[in-house]
Amino acid sequence: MTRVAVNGVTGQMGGAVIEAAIDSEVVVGFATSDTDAVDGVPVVHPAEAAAALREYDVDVVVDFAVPEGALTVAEACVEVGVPMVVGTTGFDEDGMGRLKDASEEVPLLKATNFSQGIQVLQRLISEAVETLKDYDLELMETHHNRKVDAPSGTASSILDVIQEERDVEPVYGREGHAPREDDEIGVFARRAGDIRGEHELVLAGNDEVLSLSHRAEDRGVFAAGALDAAAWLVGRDAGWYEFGDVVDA
Ligand SMILES: NC(=O)C1=CN([C@@H]2O[C@H](COP(=O)(O)OP(=O)(O)OC[C@H]3O[C@@H](n4cnc5c(N)ncnc54)[C@H](OP(=O)(O)O)[C@@H]3O)[C@@H](O)[C@H]2O)C=CC1
Ligand SMILES: O=C(O)C1=N[C@H](C(=O)O)C[C@H](O)C1
Repeated sequence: MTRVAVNGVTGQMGGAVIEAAIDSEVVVGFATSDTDAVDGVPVVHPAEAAAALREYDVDVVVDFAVPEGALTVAEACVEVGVPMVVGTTGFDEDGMGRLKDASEEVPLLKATNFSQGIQVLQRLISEAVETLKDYDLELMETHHNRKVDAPSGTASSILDVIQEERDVEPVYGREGHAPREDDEIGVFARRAGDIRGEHELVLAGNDEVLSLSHRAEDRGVFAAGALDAAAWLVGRDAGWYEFGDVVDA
């Protein structure tokens, strides 16, 4: 069985990964709060991650935490030579650069969304935006009220996909006198209740509206995808990998 360490083990996704681990074993977790164990999994401070990766003979790290915590653990992975799956979102340019540096030393797979449906959605969006060249585009995402980063990592990835096809300028919300420019895309983030994650792209023009959307119904979908990615990553060469590589395998 693949021996997994979970970064952010005390969080919502940390719990979902422990629950989803059937073909793999979560042997240790990292978190900053003063917790000894989660569901029988020992919890270690991220500052001690390198020692724990050795002590628990970890094959791969699965990370759902905060950017600074992910970067601390990525450095430990480099030190010990352990592959890492990064699910945390909200990295700035410097953080992304540090992850890229880590991927030169160990296999590192980063995805803003570990659901297979989002992979397909991104491909459909690419085709729709390429075909419906002059349709207006508006992007919406909705998440639970505890989410701290906005727009979601997935929405940012969808925007990247769109920008590969069309030169659009994101406008994050609108207020007051805000006439729409032809080359803009409105991006909207809603936060409410325990909504797991909804993303929708609307393409409108020529007296018709096309809506492409995805809704995650349980955090288990992300946990299962990340564990699939982890099993796939073990034994690979150092480098930067994406979830599409796993889905297409
Ligand atoms: N890629 C994907 O498919 C998905 C990505 N996500 C992303 O995963 C991340 C976590 O989401 P979620 O579980 O809902 O968030 P939570 O707030 O529930 O959990 C965050 C976890 O990070 C821990 N943490 C805080 N600081 C550090 C640190 N310095 N080092 C290590 N761990 C730390 C917290 O524990 P403590 O305070 O004890 O340290 C907590 O366990 C977010 O960025 C979210 O966007 C979420 C779902 C799917
Ligand atoms: O924080 C979440 O919950 C989620 N975060 C990811 C994101 O920012 O896109 C993925 C998913 O939508 C759930």
